[in-house]
Amino acid sequence: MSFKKEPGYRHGSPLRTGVLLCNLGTPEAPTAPALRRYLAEFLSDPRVVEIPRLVWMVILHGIILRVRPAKSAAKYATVWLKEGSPLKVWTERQAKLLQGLLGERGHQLQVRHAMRYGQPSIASQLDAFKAEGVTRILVLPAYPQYSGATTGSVIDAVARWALQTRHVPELRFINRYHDDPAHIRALADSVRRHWTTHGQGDKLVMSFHGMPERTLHLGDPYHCECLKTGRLLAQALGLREDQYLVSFQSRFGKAKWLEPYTEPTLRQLAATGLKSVDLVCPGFSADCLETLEEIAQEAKEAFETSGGQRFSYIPCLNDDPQGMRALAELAERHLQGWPTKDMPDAAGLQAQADRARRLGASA
Ligand SMILES: C=CC1=C(C)c2cc3[nH]c(cc4nc(cc5[nH]c(cc1n2)c(C)c5CCC(=O)O)C(CCC(=O)O)=C4C)c(C)c3C=C
Ligand SMILES: [Fe+2]
Ligand SMILES: [Fe+2]
Repeated sequence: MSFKKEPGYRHGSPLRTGVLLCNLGTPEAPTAPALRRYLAEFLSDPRVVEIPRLVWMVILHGIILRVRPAKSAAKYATVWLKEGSPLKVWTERQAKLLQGLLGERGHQLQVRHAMRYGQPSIASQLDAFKAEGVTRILVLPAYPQYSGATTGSVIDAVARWALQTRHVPELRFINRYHDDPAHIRALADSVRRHWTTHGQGDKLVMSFHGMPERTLHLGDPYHCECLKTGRLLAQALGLREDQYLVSFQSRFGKAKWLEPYTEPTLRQLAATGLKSVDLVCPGFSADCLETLEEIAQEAKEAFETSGGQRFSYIPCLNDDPQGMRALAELAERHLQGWPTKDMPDAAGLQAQADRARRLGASA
């Protein structure tokens, strides 16, 4: 086993703290080659597709990576922004805002963002932290609900990096915030604001990304955490049981995924006479292909061509100030015990380092 080259150890180096905001990752461009690279990395993760490796590699490389990249690229092209993929744009912005909010609260630390698939990779950002002398890292996966495929996979990437690192920083992980009261309040207020501007529909559909149903039976808490977020959000909004429902989108492949599926549910609601729905995606911390294309375009069309009259998509929290404050408070709670406040300034640190060097030399 060989380790990465380590910056030389220096006595009295200050103990710096970093926060790593991680999201899924997104292609570099809305083109078939960029999608092929992205999907090859994403779909090769055994946390994401849990079928025997050899069989899956044949299907992935023989069929999926030949067909899906072009189709997905066309979908990305419909939501692409001047600055790039929406997921990238929002994640970068969230990291900057988090840096500012934690700074305002007196924390002296560095916030970076990373993508589990694509760039900037988790390993490259952890390397950057080390180069800056960071010795304590709080990892914040931007997934409110834990699932092995998402949060678990971020932990894998950090662990893989740690395996190659001689001097491993102190590490902490935020595994979930699906029932965090400030997060639920931020979601509820964003829904209320939407209703004030656009009017309230007959039903609120809360659509979460799906997972293969078998992962629920194998012990993944994701399904339960989605239902809890849904229940808490409905309570915060004062909704009766018949005024909301939780559904699951983005099914991939032929296996049974968590039900009810979002699009067939919307068609059924429309067919049985429901005229207007609002749809929110509380499992996504930022708008992305799955919300902007699959929901705000495709699901809307499905509802409206099945007899529905009004489909209103409620954006994700993105850079919502209340949502960002909830994230900053969450990070702050998990930073407890790490001295990020009242740290000595540069001159003080130099004096500390000089003292430690003198002591080291006389020892
Ligand atoms: C193949 C199985 C997949 C599992 C399991 C899965 C779980 C999962 N994904 C998210 C969040 C996102 N997924 C996104 C895109 C996306 N997801 C899959 C497949 C699985 N996801 C694919 C193939 C894609 C790519 C797009 C496509 O070709 O359809 C995104 C959007 C990324 C973007 O660039 O905008 C997000 C976010 C969660 C939360 C989750 C399990 C809980
Ligand atoms: Fe996904
Ligand atoms: Fe999708």
